Amino acid sequence: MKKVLSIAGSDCSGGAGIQADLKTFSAHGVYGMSVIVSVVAENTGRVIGIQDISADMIGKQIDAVFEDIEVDAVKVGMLSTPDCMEEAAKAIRTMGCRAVIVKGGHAAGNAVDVLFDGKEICHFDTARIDTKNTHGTGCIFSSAVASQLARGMGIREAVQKAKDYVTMAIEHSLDIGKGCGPTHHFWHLYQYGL
Ligand SMILES: Nc1ncnc2c1ncn2[C@@H]1O[C@H](COP(=O)(O)OP(=O)(O)OP(=O)(O)O)[C@@H](O)[C@H]1O
Ligand SMILES: Cc1ncc(CO)c(N)n1
Repeated sequence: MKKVLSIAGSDCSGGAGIQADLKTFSAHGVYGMSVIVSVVAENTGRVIGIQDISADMIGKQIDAVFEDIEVDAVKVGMLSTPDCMEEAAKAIRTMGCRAVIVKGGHAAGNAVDVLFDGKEICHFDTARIDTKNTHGTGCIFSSAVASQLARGMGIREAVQKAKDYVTMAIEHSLDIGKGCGPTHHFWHLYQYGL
């Protein structure tokens, strides 16, 4: 089984952050792991507080994973301190950034995402789903891309499949909480069984 790590914040309400990433990994049949960089007290309506985990402890979590397990893909989510952001920016540059996706979930009109793979621009265009329940869509989309890359897919196919997955999850989103509710990671599984 491919192994995918999320380095991100914890969303106690379960719709975004580490919780959304692990659900997305599970839905893609990859083995999910998590390094928690901050604990966020949040729900579908508001963020109440953020407590950052120390850089030392973040480093220890990363070492614990990498000294033991071969990691096939890493997804980086919310980084709440400038230090963390700087470290991530440096690491991403050193690794050589080969492709960039710009997401259009908050724009007007269709939900259009744009991929540049270093050679060509590619648009991923779906009708906008009329719902307020889009909590965590960014986390889900990026975790789905990471899962598909870990499974050996090329970047374009990985993004297309991730787009299909997040669109499905939004289509069947859950009316949980009083604000912007979460999406349905496992609709296919619950519909059609194992
Ligand atoms: N209402 C919608 N209908 C269809 N697709 C959507 C909708 N909202 C977001 N998406 C899609 O969800 C994915 C995530 O994009 P989005 O722009 O929401 O990311 P984000 O801003 O990082 O998310 P977040 O708000 O969780 O931080 C993209 O593929 C986007 O096109
Ligand atoms: C922990 C966390 N990460 C990311 C997001 C963005 O959806 C969120 N709301 N919470």
